[in-house]
Amino acid sequence: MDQSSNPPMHLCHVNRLTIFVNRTYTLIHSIALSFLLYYRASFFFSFHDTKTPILPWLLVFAAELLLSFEWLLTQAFRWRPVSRTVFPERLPEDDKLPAVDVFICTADPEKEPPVLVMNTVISAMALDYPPEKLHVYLSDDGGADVTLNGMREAWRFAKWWIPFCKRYKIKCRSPKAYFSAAKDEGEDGNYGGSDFIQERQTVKEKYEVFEEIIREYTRHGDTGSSKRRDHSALIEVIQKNSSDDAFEVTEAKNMPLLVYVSREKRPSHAHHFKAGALNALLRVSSVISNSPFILGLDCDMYCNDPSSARQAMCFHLDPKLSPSLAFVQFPQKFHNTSKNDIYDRQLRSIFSVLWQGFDGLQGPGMCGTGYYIKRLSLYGSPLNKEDHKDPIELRQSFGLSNEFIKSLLGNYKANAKMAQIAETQQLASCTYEDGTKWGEEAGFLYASVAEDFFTGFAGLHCKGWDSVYCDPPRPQFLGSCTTNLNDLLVLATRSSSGGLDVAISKYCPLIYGPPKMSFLESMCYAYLAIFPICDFFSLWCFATIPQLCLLNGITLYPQVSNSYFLIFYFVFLSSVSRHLYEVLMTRASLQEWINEQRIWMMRAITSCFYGSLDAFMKKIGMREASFFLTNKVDDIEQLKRYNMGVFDFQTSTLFLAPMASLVILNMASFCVGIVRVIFLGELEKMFIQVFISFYVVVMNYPIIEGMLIRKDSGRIPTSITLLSALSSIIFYILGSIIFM
Ligand SMILES: O=c1ccn([C@@H]2O[C@H](COP(=O)(O)OP(=O)(O)O[C@H]3O[C@H](CO)[C@@H](O)[C@H](O)[C@H]3O)[C@@H](O)[C@H]2O)c(=O)[nH]1
Ligand SMILES: [Mn+2]
Repeated sequence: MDQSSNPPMHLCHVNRLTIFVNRTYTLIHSIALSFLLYYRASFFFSFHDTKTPILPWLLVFAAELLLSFEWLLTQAFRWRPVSRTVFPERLPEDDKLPAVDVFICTADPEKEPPVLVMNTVISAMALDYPPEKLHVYLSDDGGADVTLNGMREAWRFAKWWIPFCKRYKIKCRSPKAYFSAAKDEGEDGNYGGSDFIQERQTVKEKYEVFEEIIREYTRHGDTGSSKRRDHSALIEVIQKNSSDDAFEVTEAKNMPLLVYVSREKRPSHAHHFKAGALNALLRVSSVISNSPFILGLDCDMYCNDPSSARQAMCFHLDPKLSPSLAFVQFPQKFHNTSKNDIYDRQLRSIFSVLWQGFDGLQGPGMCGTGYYIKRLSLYGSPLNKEDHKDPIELRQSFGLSNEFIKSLLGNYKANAKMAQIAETQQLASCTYEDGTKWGEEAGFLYASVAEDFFTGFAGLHCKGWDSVYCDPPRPQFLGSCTTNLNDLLVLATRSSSGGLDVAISKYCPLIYGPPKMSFLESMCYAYLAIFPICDFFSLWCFATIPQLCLLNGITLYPQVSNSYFLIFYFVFLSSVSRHLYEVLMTRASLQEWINEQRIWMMRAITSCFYGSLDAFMKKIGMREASFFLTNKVDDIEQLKRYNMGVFDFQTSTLFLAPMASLVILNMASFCVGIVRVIFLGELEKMFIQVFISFYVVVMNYPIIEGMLIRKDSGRIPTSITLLSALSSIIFYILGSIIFM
């Protein structure tokens, strides 16, 4: 295709003003930071008879150093942010489009309700793409009958749903979301015509029946809790059966292929969580459809717009980009975030700031869901596609299946009938990967529980692949986010641990990355891997050391009249206003800024800490890797609170106690500080320390409210408040003895 004569299928916009603002800010802020660090360091070289003990000084210095380092890494994201526009109408004819396999993963029908999973499956089947080129696979790690039966029902319902969506150009392709949207929510398919109204009613009734059948299976069927870790492989192509008489052969042609895959799992074998499931899907699909592109979706993330495949092809089919392009990433957005998003679940900073910045370098990291990836990229580097064709070598890397090896060699005729043969079952067995490179060099990689992050980094970008980020105005995919504090903290602990798995391995981005990718890209990855350590260490220090010193009458910061005071003042204001600026520039509110600051503190103190601990314990062999599934069933009470903007503190003591203890310590030091200011006239000396306590207390007001004011079941239990008060007293006594 001669690109010069065709209009481009996509455009990349570089906002020069943003780049100028960002780089100027980086320069000015880093000068201020250098002065601040100089002030700290000079303490050790001056011989004035200061009464300040060394240990606390050292600790805040270390915290400031780490936080400055983290800040420096994040500047890579601000270096060259870009945004993109696509023109799917300029794509070649349908018969020239490449085939797409959709991979959806589910693992547990109790935590991931089958109705929700099936809606994702149906929405993927209804993508606007030639149906003979679309193949939808569901990986069921739970091996549950209800999921398999659900798939059969989903296929039956899709016969009604897909033609309806196509005829009336319905945008939201998840039937549940479509039928439950408020009438005034948009014109999605609302043509007002009587045909439309009638057909909509028919399909709605079919949907209700479908949902009822699934619920019935869930109530009475086997949810397979006993089988979750122990079941054999089962692969089934879902198709017409005798009860579907009315279904014409021609109609079948309008339906994409639907395949259920439950890989074999045995307690004696490591199954590597989602990455393991995806690798099994890669192999099984390679003999059934072997599409060159794959859409990866989590089971709770439905297609909110049918055009994502075409949008992604605007990049994948661009001859300039495509040789090295591994994947197109869409943002993770959620249908259930509330306006006052107290748990910062919309991930604004990641998907409105960081990923744009990543995109201006070598491309964004992988997010585990909502990406269109080139199958080949998971098998090796873009450069040596042609070597590696030696079948013996291929068998060593990819295992012994001849069919699979043939699929790698080109001109392979994949076929749905392959689902029934023993070799395909073998591809989904738990021993297939023994002695191969699966999970180490091939497919999705196993070394971290954040398989998406690690595969994007070591498996793709480090091998020379690129990626692009596509964030069109209408969200292409919508997921359901966690709406309570407990799930948020559990999830953040897992992702902290996953990032650190990488940081403390031989793949540490700052060491492993630079020879293979641009330094700025490595900085982005380094930030994502090490921020848990930086955050937890520095925030624990900032929440305790200045306060302990204040309680003991020790000054840690320059006096108001000292010129270095201005430096500290500037650094604080500049960081805070920078954050506020970004929040407002991405059309979020002041409330969002407060929520993000608060959740950042809460996460740092708890999840980042436990996540780091977990990663280190795994490293020294004291713990096994684990993947806590997040719960996709909302508790009504908790959901109500989330929507009202009220924190729900029903979570583990391990999470609550540290947060509550630190807030109590800060309240105490603030009160003592005020007393010192009034009665001892220490405003000059102690201003910054009193201010820090004040800031912590104000930002964490919901915790105080949860301890002292609220009476509902979402409050912090009195026993935990007492425990926390006790531990802050012990901390104060011990701290005073050790540090002062
Ligand atoms: O053994 C497992 C565990 C999980 N999953 C699936 O993995 C997906 C993600 O699990 P979830 O509990 O929803 O985790 P999240 O924290 O929401 O997932 C984020 O983090 C994961 C790990 O980094 C990424 O894979 C996801 O795409 C990303 O959305 C779900 O579809 C699960 O069914 C499996 O298939 N097998
Ligand atoms: Mn999820």
